[in-house]
Amino acid sequence: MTSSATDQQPTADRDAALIPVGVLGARGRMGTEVVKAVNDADDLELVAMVDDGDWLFNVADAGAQVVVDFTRPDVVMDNIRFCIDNNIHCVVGTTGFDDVKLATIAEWLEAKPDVGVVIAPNFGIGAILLMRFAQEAARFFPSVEVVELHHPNKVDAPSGTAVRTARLVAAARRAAGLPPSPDATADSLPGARGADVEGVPVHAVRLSGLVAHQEVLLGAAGETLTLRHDSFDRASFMPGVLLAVREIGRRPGLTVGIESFLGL
Ligand SMILES: NC(=O)C1=CN([C@@H]2O[C@H](COP(=O)(O)OP(=O)(O)OC[C@H]3O[C@@H](n4cnc5c(N)ncnc54)[C@H](O)[C@@H]3O)[C@@H](O)[C@H]2O)C=CC1
Ligand SMILES: O=C(O)C1=N[C@H](C(=O)O)C[C@H](O)C1
Repeated sequence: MTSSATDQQPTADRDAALIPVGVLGARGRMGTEVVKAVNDADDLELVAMVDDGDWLFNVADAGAQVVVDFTRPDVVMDNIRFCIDNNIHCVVGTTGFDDVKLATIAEWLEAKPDVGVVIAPNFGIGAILLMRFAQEAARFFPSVEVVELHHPNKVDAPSGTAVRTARLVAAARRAAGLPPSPDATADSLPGARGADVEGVPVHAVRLSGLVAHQEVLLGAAGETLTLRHDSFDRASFMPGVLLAVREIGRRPGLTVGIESFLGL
């Protein structure tokens, strides 16, 4: 693979109105799909494809205005730092962000007030709506649990989406003054009750055949509500990714999630 798409595409042929885009993690499951989506978009131009072992400088040398990052939680902060330093907007799908990392990025951006960074745990429109619906429903149900189900090659657990969903639900419960979900478990094998994210149990399934799926289970006396979203194909993330690529130049600073880009 060449690390710069401009190697194959003479500069003279490029239209100045196109947004030049670089993809980090270009050989990965998501990166491959993003490369296709950018190539298929009339208003975008793929100028750099970077994967592990390639020079990150390629995205700057190729003139990328926006970088899309689907790499790994352990390398994404270095990538974002590089892009901010080089005045390149970032659309980040890579997971693993906590409040400390987000605060660090916001601090870096103070020196570059024109640069935009969006960190989105999930670009799927259905997944974003599921998070919103779960947040809305949370205050009406004493019990809530999150179950995420993914392909077995996923490196992190629980998923970034599940962690964000649990945090949003927990915040809604706190705002409504709800006590912790009832749970009389006195004896369990380690892990049986899932991870505790701000009081919300989060369970992670890894299963061949799956792509990315999530359920939020809500319970009250005599009834349950199950909210479920399924990404059967990584194409499901592309409308959200492309929207973010087109918007980020107009959104300086740090944005978490693409909800505001969707008018939510
Ligand atoms: N926000 C969203 O909607 C979605 C987020 N994700 C997240 O995106 C990330 C990537 O997921 P996948 O594509 O499934 O993983 P993957 O393992 O298939 O791809 C990651 C790619 O990044 C490359 N890479 C590693 N270090 C690099 C570096 N320093 N510079 C450039 N490239 C580097 C790897 O060689 C690999 O090709 C994960 O954190 C995953 O959770 C995945 C799907 C949707
Ligand atoms: O690794 C994945 O596949 C996915 N990662 C994201 C996450 O951790 O939430 C988004 C989606 O669930 C797919």
